[in-house]
Amino acid sequence: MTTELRVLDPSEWDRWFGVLELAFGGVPEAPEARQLWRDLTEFDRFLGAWDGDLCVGTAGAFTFRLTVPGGASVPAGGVTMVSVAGTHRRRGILTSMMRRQLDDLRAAGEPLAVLTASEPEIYGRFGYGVGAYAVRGTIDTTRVRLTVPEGTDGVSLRMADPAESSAVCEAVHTKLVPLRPGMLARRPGWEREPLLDPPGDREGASALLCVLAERGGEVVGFAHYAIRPEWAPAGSGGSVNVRRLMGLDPAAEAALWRFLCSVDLTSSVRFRGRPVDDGWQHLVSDVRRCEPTLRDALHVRLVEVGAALEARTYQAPVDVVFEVEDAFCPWNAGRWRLTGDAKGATCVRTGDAPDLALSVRELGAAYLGGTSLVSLASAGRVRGLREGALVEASVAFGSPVAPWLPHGF
Ligand SMILES: CC(=O)SCCNC(=O)CCNC(=O)[C@H](O)C(C)(C)COP(=O)(O)OP(=O)(O)OC[C@H]1O[C@@H](n2cnc3c(N)ncnc32)[C@H](O)[C@@H]1OP(=O)(O)O
Repeated sequence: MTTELRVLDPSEWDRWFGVLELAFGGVPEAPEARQLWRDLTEFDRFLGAWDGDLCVGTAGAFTFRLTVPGGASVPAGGVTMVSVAGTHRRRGILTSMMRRQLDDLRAAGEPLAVLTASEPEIYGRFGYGVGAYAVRGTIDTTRVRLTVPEGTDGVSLRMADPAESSAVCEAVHTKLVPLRPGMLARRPGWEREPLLDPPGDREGASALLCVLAERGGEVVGFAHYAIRPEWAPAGSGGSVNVRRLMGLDPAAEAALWRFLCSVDLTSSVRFRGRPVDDGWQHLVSDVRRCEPTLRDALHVRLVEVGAALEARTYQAPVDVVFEVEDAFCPWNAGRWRLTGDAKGATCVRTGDAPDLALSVRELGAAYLGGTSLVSLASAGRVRGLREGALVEASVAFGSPVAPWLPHGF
C-alpha cells in the first residue's frame, strides 16, 4: 500500500475531520465545536494521509508558545487531531505522520513539541515524555470543610454570562501564562474554546455558568462550571462540575473554591485537569474525601535538544554531560554538555565523558520541572555515571511551581 502524506487543503477539511471523528468513536462533534476546530486549523501545518482519494490519516500542529521553567515563552508545535482510519491501522501511517511532523517542526525552528494523548502509551516511541500531570477528584462537600486564607472575605463574587465575560476571563488566563511552566500562549481564536458547551455533552448538568471573583472592581479570578442538581437523570446526588478555575492570588482562588463547595442542592464538587500542587489540597479538612487521582496531562518532546535545554533556566547551578539516545530524531543523539543556572544556560555538543545517560523521552518528562530525574532513575530510565551528577541535575531541573496545562487542544 502506498499512502501519500500532504498538507491539508481547506476543501478537504470536512472529509478529513470525518476520518478523525470516526477514529474517535464516530460521535459527531457539535456544530459549534466543529466550527471552532475548523477556524483554528492552520492549514499549512495540518497533514492528511491519502490512499488514492480516500483520506486515511489526520494530524496537525498548532502554533503555540510554551512557558518553560524560568518564565521564557518558547515556540512549540501543539500536536493535535491525530488519527488513522480503522481500515488502515497498524501499517505505519501514524509513524509516517510523526516522522513528517517532527521534521517540519525542526525546519520551522520550533525546539519543542507538545501534545495531550488519547492514550498515554502511543507517543513514548516517538520521544515524548509526560512533562506534566494533572489531578482529578471529587470533594464530598457534606463532610469536607475549607479553611481559607486571610483576605478571602475581601473577594466579592458575581455571576456573569460566560460569553459576555469571556474577555475578562481570558485576561486572567493570559496573566497566569508566564507564571507556570506548561501553560501556552495561543493565537487569537482560542478564547472561544472555554465557551464550548454543546447540550449533548452536558450529561444532565446545566449550561455553562461563570462566576467572577473581584477585588476593588478588578476581576481577579473566575470559575466556569455546571450544576447537576440532585434530581438530574442518572444522577447520584447533586454535583458541581468545575470546568475551569483560575485566580490571580490565593484569596481569589479560595473564594471560588468556597463558593463552589457551598452551592445549594449539591453534595460534591467534581474537578479534573488541576495542577498537582493546587491550593485546594491545603484548604480542605480531609483530602481522602476528595479522591484525588493522577493522570498524564502534557507530553513533551525535545525536537532540538540543545536549543530546548538552552531555552529554560535552572533553579540551581548545573554542569553535566548527557548521553542522549534518540532513535527517532537521530540529530539529537550523542553527548551534550549543559551548563546553566537561574540566569541562563548553554547546551553544546561535547566529546567529554558522560555524567548521565537517558533517552530524549526522559528529557521531555523532566523538562518542565514536574518529573524529577531522580524519580525517573528509580525506574531505571536514567543512569547516573558520575557520583553526584543525578542529584545535581535533578535539583537544577526542578521547578518551584508544578507544570500545568489548564485546557486540552
Ligand atoms: C495528540 C492526539 O491527537 S492523540 C489521538 C490519537 N488518536 C486516537 O487515539 C484515535 C484512535 N486511534 C487511531 O487513530 C490509531 O490507532 C493511532 C493513531 C493511535 C495509531 O495509528 P497507526 O497508523 O495504527 O499506528 P502505526 O501503525 O504507525 O503504529 C506504530 C507503533 O505504535 C503502536 N501503537 C499504535 N497505536 C497504539 C496504541 N493506541 N497503544 C499502544 N501502541 C500503539 C503500534 O503497535 C506500532 O508498534 P510497532 O512499531 O512496535 O509495531
